[in-house]
This record gives sequence, C-alpha cells and structure tokens, in this order.
Amino acid sequence: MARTPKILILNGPNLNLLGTRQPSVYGRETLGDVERACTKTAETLGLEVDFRQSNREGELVDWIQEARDSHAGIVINAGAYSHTSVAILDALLAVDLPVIEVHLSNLFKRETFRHHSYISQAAQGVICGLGAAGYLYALDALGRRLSAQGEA
Ligand SMILES: O=C(O)[C@]1(O)C[C@H](CCCOc2ccccc2)[C@@H](O)[C@H](O)C1
Repeated sequence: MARTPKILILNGPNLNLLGTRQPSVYGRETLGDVERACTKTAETLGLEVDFRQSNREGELVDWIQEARDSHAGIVINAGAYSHTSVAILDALLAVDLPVIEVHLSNLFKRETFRHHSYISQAAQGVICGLGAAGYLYALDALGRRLSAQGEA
C-alpha cells in the first residue's frame, strides 16, 4: 500500500502571533486555525500535513534538510526570513523537493524591502495576499503536481 504523501508546512518568525496583532494585515485567524484548515484540505487531496513554526532560522534549515527523505513537498511561509535568508534558500535548493512559497499579505502593496524574497528562487510558485487561503491553494497545487507524477 502506497504511503500517503506528507507535505511539510513551515512557518517562520512571529507567525505564532497570528490573529493577535495587525489583523488588518494578517487577518484574524490564528496559526492553529490555519493548521486546522490545512489538515482538513489535505484530507480531501489525499495528503498529510506536517505543520510547524519556528522563530529560529537554523531550526527551519534543519527541518528542511530532514524532509528530503520523509516528505513529498514543502509549503513555506518563512516570514521575515524570506527577505534575508540565503541559508533557507540553499536548504530548499539542496533537498530537491517541490516548494510553494506562501505569504498572507500582498508583499507588493507593502514596504519595498518586502518585495524581494530569496525563497522564491527555490519555489515552483509564490502565493501572496490571499490570507490563510494561500496555504490551501499551495496544498492543492502540490497535490495536483504529485498526482500528475503518480505520487498521490
Ligand atoms: O505576509 C506574510 O505572510 C509575511 O511572511 C509575514 C511576515 C511577518 C510574520 C509576522 O506575523 C505577525 C502576525 C501577527 C502579529 C505580528 C506579526 C512578514 O515579515 C513578511 O514580510 C510577510
């Protein structure tokens, strides 16, 4: 029996504060709400989710490296590290898994320093400005890709 493909969903710094501050920018859903929605959507797609958050760049790098042999794809909202971290980019490039980058806010309506993401160079696609739904669209995109490859 083929195992259910597992998708690693990574959240970077301060996303643990989601729903508590800046609702006009990031919405009112908590990270727990996002996780529950991802789990529910993954079930309909024949996927499992492994949903994590860290404020530490090195922990995110470790999790990406460890996913190489255990996960079928990565959805990542690296938070502010999106705009600074070559280390996370290098880890994503090294594991050779399909990656979808997600941002809750529309980066291009915000400060210019948010308009560039290092992560995008490792991503098949980037979803931003659609709030928590962006995570669900990312799961759908990975599910479609894995189905096309006969892996889901
Ligand atoms: O729009 C996104 O998802 C971001 O990745 C969120 C990051 C910020 C995550 C912090 O989220 C908070 C949520 C509530 C209260 C404070 C921060 C920001 O640095 C990126 O430029 C865009």
